[in-house]
Amino acid sequence: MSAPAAPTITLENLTLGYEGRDVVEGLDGAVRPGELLALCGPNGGGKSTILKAIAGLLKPLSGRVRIAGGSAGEIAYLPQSADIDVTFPIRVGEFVSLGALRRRGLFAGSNAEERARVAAALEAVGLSSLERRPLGALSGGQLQRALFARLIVEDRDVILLDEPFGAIDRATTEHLLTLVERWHAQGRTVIAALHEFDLVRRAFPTTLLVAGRPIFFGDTRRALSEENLAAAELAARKREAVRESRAARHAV
Ligand SMILES: Nc1ncnc2c1ncn2[C@@H]1O[C@H](COP(=O)(O)OP(=O)(O)OP(=O)(O)O)[C@@H](O)[C@H]1O
Repeated sequence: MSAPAAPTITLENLTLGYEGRDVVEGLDGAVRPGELLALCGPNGGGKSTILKAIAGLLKPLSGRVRIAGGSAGEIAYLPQSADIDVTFPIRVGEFVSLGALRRRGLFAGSNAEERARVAAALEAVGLSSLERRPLGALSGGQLQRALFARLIVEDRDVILLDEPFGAIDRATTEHLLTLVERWHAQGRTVIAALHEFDLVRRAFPTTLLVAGRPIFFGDTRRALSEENLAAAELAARKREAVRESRAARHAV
C-alpha cells in the first residue's frame, strides 16, 4: 500500500439538500488528515447527505466542501448496502478487483501485482474461499466483507463508509472494525455514518452529531452525552414538525 497522505477536509458554512430544499445546514469544521470520525444522529438527520457531499456526489446548496493538501480528491466511498446493485452478474473476486479499476482507470489492465492485491484483500476479509461465487449469492455480512475487500484494493487515503455495520452480526462487525482501525493506524482518514453508539464510543475518537444541523462536533464522549443526544432528538422532531406542516399547507 502507498504511504497515505490524506488531505484536510473543511466544511465551510455548508448547507446541503435536494431540489433546493435544505436537509442539513450550518456545517462548519475541519476533518484533519488521519482522523477517525463518526457521523451520528437520528434517522433523516443528514449523515448520508454529508458523506455524499464530501464524496463530491452532491453539490452544496450553499457553502462548500474544501479538500486540500495530500492526495486531495482521492476518496473511496461505500454507500449503504441497500443502494448497491447485486444483480449484476459478477463473481466475488472480479467485484473486488473493480477497486483497482476505480483507482487506476479502465485500461490499466490486471497484472500479477494487482491479482496478488485482490487475493490479499479477500484473505483480509475472510472471503478467500468464496472468490468464484456470484456476488448475488452472498449473504448480507459476506457482501459487506466483499465491499471492504474492494476498499482495500482501492487503497485511498480518505474512506467514507455509510452504515458499514448495519444488519451484520457481531463477529463480522468486529472483524470489519479491525480493518477500519488498521486504516486509521495507516494514517488514512475514515468517516463513517453509524448508529451503534457503543461501538462509536469504543472505536471513534471524534464524532459529528447531526440532526438537520450540527449538534456537536468533537470528542466522541462529549458528542454522545445524554444532553447532546436529547438535543439531537428534539432538533429532529422540530424539523419533522416543520416538514409536516409545510406538506399540509401544500395539500390544501
Ligand atoms: N435524493 C433525495 N431526494 C430528496 N430528499 C432526500 C434524498 N436523499 C435523502 N433525502 C432526504 O434528506 C434527509 C436526510 O437524509 P439522509 O439520508 O442524509 O439522513 P441520514 O441521517 O443518513 O438518515 P438514516 O439514519 O435514516 O440513514 C431525509 O429527510 C431524506 O428523506
